Amino acid sequence: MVTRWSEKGPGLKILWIWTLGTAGIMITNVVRTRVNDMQKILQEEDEAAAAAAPMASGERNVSTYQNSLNPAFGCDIQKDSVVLKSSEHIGPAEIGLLATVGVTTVKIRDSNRAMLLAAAIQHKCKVVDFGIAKDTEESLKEHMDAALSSDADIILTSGGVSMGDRDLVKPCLASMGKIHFEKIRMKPGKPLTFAEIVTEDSSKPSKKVLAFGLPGNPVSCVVCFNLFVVPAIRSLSGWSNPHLPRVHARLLHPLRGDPHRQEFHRAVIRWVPDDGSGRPGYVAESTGQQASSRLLSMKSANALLEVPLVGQMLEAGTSMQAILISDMTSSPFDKLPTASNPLPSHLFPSAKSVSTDLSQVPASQNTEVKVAILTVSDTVSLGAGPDRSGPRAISVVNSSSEKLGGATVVATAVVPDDVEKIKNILVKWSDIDRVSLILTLGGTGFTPRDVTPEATKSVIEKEAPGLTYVMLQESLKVTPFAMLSRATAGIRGSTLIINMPGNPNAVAECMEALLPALKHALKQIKGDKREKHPRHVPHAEAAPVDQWDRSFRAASSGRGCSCEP
Ligand SMILES: Nc1nc2c(c(=O)[nH]1)N[C@H]1C(S)=C(S)[C@@H](COP(=O)(O)OP(=O)(O)OC[C@H]3O[C@@H](n4cnc5c(N)ncnc54)[C@H](O)[C@@H]3O)O[C@H]1N2
Ligand code: MOO
Repeated sequence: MVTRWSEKGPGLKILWIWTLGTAGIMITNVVRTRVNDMQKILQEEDEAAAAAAPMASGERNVSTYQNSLNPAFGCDIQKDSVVLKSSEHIGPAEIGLLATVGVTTVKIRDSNRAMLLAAAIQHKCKVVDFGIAKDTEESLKEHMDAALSSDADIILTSGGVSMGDRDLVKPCLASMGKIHFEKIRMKPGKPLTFAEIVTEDSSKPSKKVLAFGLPGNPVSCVVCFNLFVVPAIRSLSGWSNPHLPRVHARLLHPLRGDPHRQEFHRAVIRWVPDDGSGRPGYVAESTGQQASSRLLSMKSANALLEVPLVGQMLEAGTSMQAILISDMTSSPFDKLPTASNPLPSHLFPSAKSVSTDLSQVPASQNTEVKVAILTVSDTVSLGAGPDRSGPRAISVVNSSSEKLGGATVVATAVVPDDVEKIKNILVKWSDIDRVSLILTLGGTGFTPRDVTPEATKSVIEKEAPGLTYVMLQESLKVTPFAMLSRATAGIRGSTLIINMPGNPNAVAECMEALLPALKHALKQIKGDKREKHPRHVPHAEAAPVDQWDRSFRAASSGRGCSCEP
């Protein structure tokens, strides 16, 4: 028996016992036990299904399943051929195959132990590992008693809760305490058992211990740990809301719903600028084959999709609840799509511009220079004040349309001073809607909430400091406070993004400064190599007339101050 203490800070103490047999296991027993289990489960499900609806042709039934357990092995195995490689998954068919070629014992890897230890430690528990119990009443009782006397708050067991004749955890828990539930209509994790045991040690005050009989199938085990044990740990630790957070996510592909049991489908969800509805949101992708023994389905999964109870295909784009089982720090925007590696367009078939005020947007979107205007303001987004800057920007663009090369405002939106929300819409407008010019209004100052330049800098690929320089130069003529704007400008893909101060007058003042070069700038971004400045004078023909040049020559000739003419 191994006993190990976690050194991680104070926390709940979790005891864990591994109960499903010993490391070396007789294949014949495993087969018999598993077959019995499966037949019972399948029979129950089919009876339930038959009661609910007549069975459609082609659906699984008990007799066809039994037949499949008696295949005619042998005719296709050549001498010396490899029937299984060491890394291959062993299911009932593989066990049958091994038995056919005379292999009756294999080493079963104990993946659940490491997994549960890591998971409990991650949730700040002190963990005592009670090792492996045999599939006997005595061994199980001995381990349980040891666990109970060690002052634990929660006892976790893994395995031995199915319906095989050697699955003894349920009777053991029943003999020691009160079982609250011993089967759940969920997939995976059906055999999960939960009991409360009150300790009866005369030397100590009695105490209530929560005991979870987790399924032995690795995926079921870890799914049940997340859904049931984590909230219990949090609740005992005093969290006011111990539940795992849920978000809505849209499927990126079709998925079949189970008609009888609530499926918790392992998936990777991530935040995208357009989830298919034209708005930013989470999209979900299955981790693949969901067999409860296939730990690979858990690998990299950050969410469990609560698949609706329907016995039919759910279309791509269906929205459902996703329970977050790991933090999302690596998903939403760490790997922002870039212009050279944009989000796949097939995932966003109905990408539409988010527009809050289309009344002023001209009907024709077929324009040479598409402009989008983003008002960044907590006040306006909360509805606590009217947006005066956005409409001003629309009229400025419309009145300068020709000078901008035929500009039309195709989208407008209002977001609060929130980096993620600003980034989302900038990425969507650049990568999906491919607008030529985005003007952001507001959030460029010095207050803690002003983050527009930070959001912009994180999405642009090239900076355009000249534009902010001339905007500042021009704005300083209007107000000395212009120096308080930290506005930035830059290029993402073929989109030019320019921050402007929030003051409703600022957009006109700044546009005034930019107009002489903006049309030209937008053409250059589109990639016309010949599109140099029309009055560009090649350097070789230009007279060296600038101040810096004169100063440099004066300085190098060693005559007095370089600033003197
Ligand atoms: N060309 C100009 N440049 C600058 C001006 C200016 O008036 N003209 N103002 C300077 C000032 S002052 C500051 S401070 C900085 C930075 O400004 P921000 O980008 O941080 O602007 P905000 O704080 O978001 O807004 C400033 C002010 O404007 C009103 N406002 C903002 N948004 C809206 C809106 N959508 N509708 C109505 N009114 C809005 C609000 O009263 C804010 O207090 O920029 C200098 N540069
Ligand atoms: O905060 Mo400015 O300095 O809007 O007046």
